[in-house]
Amino acid sequence: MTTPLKGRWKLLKKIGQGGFGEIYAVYDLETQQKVAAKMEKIDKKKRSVKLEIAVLRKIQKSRFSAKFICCGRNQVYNYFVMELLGPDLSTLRKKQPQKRFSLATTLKLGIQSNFALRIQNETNEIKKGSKADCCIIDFGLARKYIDSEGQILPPREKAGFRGTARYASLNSHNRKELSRRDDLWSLFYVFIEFLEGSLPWTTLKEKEEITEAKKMYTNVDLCRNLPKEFTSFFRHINSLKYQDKPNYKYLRRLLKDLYMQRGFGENINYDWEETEYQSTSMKQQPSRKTYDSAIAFTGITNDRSINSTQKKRISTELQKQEIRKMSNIFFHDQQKDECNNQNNEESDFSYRKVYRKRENEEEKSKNSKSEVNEFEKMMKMINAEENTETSSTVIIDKKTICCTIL
Ligand SMILES: Nc1ncnc2c1ncn2[C@@H]1O[C@H](COP(=O)(O)OP(=O)(O)OP(=O)(O)O)[C@@H](O)[C@H]1O
Repeated sequence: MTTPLKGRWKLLKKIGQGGFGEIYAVYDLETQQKVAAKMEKIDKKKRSVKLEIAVLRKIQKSRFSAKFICCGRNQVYNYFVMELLGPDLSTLRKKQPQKRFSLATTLKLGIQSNFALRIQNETNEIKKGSKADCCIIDFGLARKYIDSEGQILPPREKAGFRGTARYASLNSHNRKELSRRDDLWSLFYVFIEFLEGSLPWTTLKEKEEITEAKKMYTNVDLCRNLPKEFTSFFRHINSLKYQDKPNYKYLRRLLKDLYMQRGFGENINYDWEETEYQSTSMKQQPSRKTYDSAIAFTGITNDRSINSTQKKRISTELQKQEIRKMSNIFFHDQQKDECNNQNNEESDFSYRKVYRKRENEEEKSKNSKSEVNEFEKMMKMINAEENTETSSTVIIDKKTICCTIL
């Protein structure tokens, strides 16, 4: 791959890899500027580059699309050259403390609703105060949903799975035809991930498991730590049928109003542009981890293999960490670590699966009464000792808990 594409675009280094293609930073020998090229092997069974080119060309007028430069084919690749954008939001989020964005950043991005940054400076690096548009990339799975007369195309009986398992809507998991509502489901999941640092199914690998997890989480579960506007967002998209046009105005208004209500103003920086604001705003947002951990904590109380001295030690630790301030308790369990090692990703929810399973087993064994008593006893003990607030009674597999306070 040393020969420049069309004798003009020299491949520098690989900057992205997706299921469909490889993205390279490319040097334009003519303009002496850096651009990007998406390369898809010709022998690839599933092709998407041609479709992407068609979509990208169609939306060139939008300020939020990467500028299309040219397309071509050589012996190995179908490719297209486009504007080089900055880092994608997922990369930026992972660099943030606790791998989450503040509400201000999430809303600011949500109001734009796009996915990779255009950094307007010469070096294409993020610097404080740099102005960034957020552009949509990757149209490999785009599909026409209206005919030439503007009528919604009838849904196919059975469609294939489309998307990235983590963000795909349940309709996609259920092999239903996708429509406008499904993009909003993905956007909704992205919001949760931005704000919480992970989704309940982040560490699950199998599509089927992810499907089950998505079915299991109600809006209350997903939005419990978030402003009520996200529940309204959820309710609206949940009400949409295949052919419905989402009320984009209403959804945007929800985000905008919340943004204004919180006094964020027009000139507030994104999290990656400034650290000061973000660190204070983070403190005010209880994380998903805190909720899950509180649940995990109650699991310990049912665990007869943890003796009262150990339980006392745990509660003293908790006190030390002053986590009561947020009535949240952090736990780190071994299972979670294992998942982290595999994935190097957040795994706040990995153990949910474990205790859900355990919960079912426990239900079956109809042993819950004595466990509740056990739990209550434990809670009384801890409350008496340190006045700790607790919240829930979900059961967790005892083997997965180690009592490291984060
Ligand atoms: N124009 C660009 N400038 C800079 N980076 C880019 C650009 N386009 C894509 N990337 C990077 O490359 C990654 C992969 O690109 P893209 O999502 O288009 O590939 P894909 O093969 O279609 O992936 P997927 O399997 O997610 O559909 C992106 O997440 C992004 O980080």
